[in-house]
Amino acid sequence: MSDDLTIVHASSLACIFDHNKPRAGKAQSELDIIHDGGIAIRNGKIVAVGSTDMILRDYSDGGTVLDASGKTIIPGLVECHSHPIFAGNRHWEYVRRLEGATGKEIRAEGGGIWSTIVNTRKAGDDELIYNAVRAFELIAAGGVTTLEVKSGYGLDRDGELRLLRLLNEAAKQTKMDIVITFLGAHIAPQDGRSTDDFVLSVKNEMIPAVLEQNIAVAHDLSCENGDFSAQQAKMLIDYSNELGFPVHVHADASSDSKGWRTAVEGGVLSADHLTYTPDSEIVSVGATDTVAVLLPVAEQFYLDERKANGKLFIENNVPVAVATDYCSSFQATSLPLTIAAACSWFKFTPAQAIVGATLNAAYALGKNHDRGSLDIGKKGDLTIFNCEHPNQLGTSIGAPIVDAAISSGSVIWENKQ
Ligand SMILES: N=CN[C@@H](CCC(=O)O)C(=O)O
Repeated sequence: MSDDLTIVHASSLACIFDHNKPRAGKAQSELDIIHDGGIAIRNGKIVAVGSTDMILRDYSDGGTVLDASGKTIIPGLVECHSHPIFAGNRHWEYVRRLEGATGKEIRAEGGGIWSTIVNTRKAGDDELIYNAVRAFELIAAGGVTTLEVKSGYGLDRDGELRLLRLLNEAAKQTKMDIVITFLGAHIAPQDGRSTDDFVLSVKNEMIPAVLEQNIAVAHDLSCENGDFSAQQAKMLIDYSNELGFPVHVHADASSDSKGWRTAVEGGVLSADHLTYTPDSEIVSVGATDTVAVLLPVAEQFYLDERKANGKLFIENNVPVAVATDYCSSFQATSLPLTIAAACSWFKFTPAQAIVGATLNAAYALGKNHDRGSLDIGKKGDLTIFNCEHPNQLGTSIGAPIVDAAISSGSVIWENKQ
């Protein structure tokens, strides 16, 4: 397969040019669309973007030439929040929640994240790798070119190191770029260990081992009432910052836990969920480069009483990303569907949601230097859709409109229908 590729006659080429900052405020609504656009990729990198006439004039030398008439091209989709390595299935919990059961009642009935941890510990390596690779295949079918994956269902030193090792193995079985995150302080242990002892073990045992083995590129933790307090989260963030280990925070997912403020004050890459972050906190924390990663499908699935105030984050010049949150509770694999859901759920424009699944998601992963936009010099990562305008990503709800995903100029997934 060639990594020299020339594409012409794209009905819409949404470039989302990078300006060395994640897109926030009004800028999140701009896609820098070129109609009848073309793009040239040489040696896996973007060398030219512009009108079809210009591309045909200057780049008709060699490589594959693709006619994208009737299609929309955007930067390769970046899925920035997923938990794909676990065993067991908790579909019955959804039924119980629909019947009105609370999280506490479901945990008393043997469910909740702890039950996934128990099942994951019991599962063999092959089963866990198989489950992760199967998730990768389904997520790739949504046109994703970069996928972030978290550990987090081990909840002790050996369990977490094992899941990270297996994620590294699984990553060899997909053409997507896999970005591996160590999720240590995921939930409070339910086996008698105190959260203080557990946080110390994340700090003193797990982080040093993860770094020594070089098996993850970032560190994630939960700042959530009932799991880890803002003080405990701050201690882990500060320690990671000292070591130069980039941080993500699961914040305010089920209650106002001061997670958004703690994440922003810690200067982390992203704070994720933010369902219960109060409006007053969004306004008083104000503009930041920490990306707010919102999970519209998760909020719908959890039947939350609230939703993240996505528009208020944008109005306050916070860069917003959107992601599926594929996890043990529910297996949302489609980032295009998540884009459409972000429009109806948060009242985002398609442009705001698309920036959230490309450039801002790349910033959320600290990967903006080489992906997330169609700037010259970045990787030739593109997602091509069978529709003429990017607005149709908001209206083609659940439709299989992904035509192809291209990574460094090579097709890594295509719709064979
Ligand atoms: N604390 C949050 N945890 C994850 C996974 C949830 C699950 O496995 O049920 C999340 O939704 O981001």
